[in-house]
Amino acid sequence: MDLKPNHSSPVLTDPIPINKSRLGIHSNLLSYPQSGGSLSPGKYKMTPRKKPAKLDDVRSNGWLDAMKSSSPPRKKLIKGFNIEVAADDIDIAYHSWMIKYPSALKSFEQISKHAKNKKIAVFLDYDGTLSPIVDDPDRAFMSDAMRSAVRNVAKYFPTAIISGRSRDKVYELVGLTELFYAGSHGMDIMGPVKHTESDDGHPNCVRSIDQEGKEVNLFQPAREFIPMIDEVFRTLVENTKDIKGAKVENHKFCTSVHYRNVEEKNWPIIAQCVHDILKDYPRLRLTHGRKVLEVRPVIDWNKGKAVEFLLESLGLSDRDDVLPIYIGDDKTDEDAFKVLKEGNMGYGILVSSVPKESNAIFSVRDPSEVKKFLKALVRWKRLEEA
Ligand SMILES: O=P(O)(O)OC[C@H]1O[C@H](O[C@H]2O[C@H](CO)[C@@H](O)[C@H](O)[C@H]2O)[C@H](O)[C@@H](O)[C@@H]1O
Repeated sequence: MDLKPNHSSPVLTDPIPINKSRLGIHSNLLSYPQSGGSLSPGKYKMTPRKKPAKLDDVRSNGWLDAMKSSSPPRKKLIKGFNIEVAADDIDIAYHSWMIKYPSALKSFEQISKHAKNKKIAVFLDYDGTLSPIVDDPDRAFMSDAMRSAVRNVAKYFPTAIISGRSRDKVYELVGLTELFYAGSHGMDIMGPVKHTESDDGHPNCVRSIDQEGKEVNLFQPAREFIPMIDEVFRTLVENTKDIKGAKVENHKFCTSVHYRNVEEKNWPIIAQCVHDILKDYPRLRLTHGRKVLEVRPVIDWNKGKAVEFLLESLGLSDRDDVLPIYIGDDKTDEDAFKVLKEGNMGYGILVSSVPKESNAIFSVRDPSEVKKFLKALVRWKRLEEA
């Protein structure tokens, strides 16, 4: 086996090993033009475009509607004398929604019955799942109680965090060495070393060493995009610098533009900045998160593929005795819910305090219910083993 770090071209051009092909890592999906030359600024742009932006673009293509509906409304927004009626309506809607997405806490007995004699693997999103949503992304800390719940879960079940943030950042926030981490929506996975032939020579998979000095596999299917994302990050920082409240984050394989703290009248400007980038960089695409626009490579890779990849690395794929559980709150978590649902292999649990269509099977209201669920899992396992 010869997995070389700093492989000259991480773009897959050779025939794909069968199992990788099944995971969807096809060369044509990673057909980013091979450079060979130096990575000078602006190198990845298709055509230089002149500002100012045309706001009509984003008004007509539904971006603004998606931006408005991207995070749950809060009850405090309900104004005037109708407040109680409206709040009641929300509760009624929530309770009827829960018929379709029952509480994972109330359904715990059903879940644990199904888990009997099975190996559970736990996958967790970070923001909105382990930490509450806050205005400043740099202050989205998880509580010590949540950290200890996650640590205990990881003692009993293989556990991974799959976040939209960069892997380094999410590791810094969680601070537990007992877990596997996947950053940038699964485009940066530090997973277990699997000593099988299938790892051989995969250009996006390199051996690395984790914080503990343990040998790990680093899988980065969008490696080739790092300089492009960096360039786009710098452009977005520059183009949004005069928009009060805007914040741009570089997650190495994707970049996020936050508008949570931007006045709504300026959202079209934010949207247009991102829209212009996508016109200039046709190999990048947009996904919506909670009051955030995310620009990422056009590759067939997402949190769902990351779950499949990790299950395979853990030796837990294609087995009837494995029950993966994925907990997440965001649109990008839907890819993972879908993989579990379509593969009929485990449970997606949506974290939401408002009704939402989802591919999840169960729901919990907020991170405090996530914590209760994790603790219940550990209690159940301890009793099983007693
Ligand atoms: O996949 P995740 O771990 O859920 O990460 C998704 C995004 O989370 C962060 O943004 C979100 O949380 C912030 C802190 O609560 C909040 O201020 C922001 O409005 C949310 O969108 C993170 O900053 C993003 O980069 C992640 O992509």
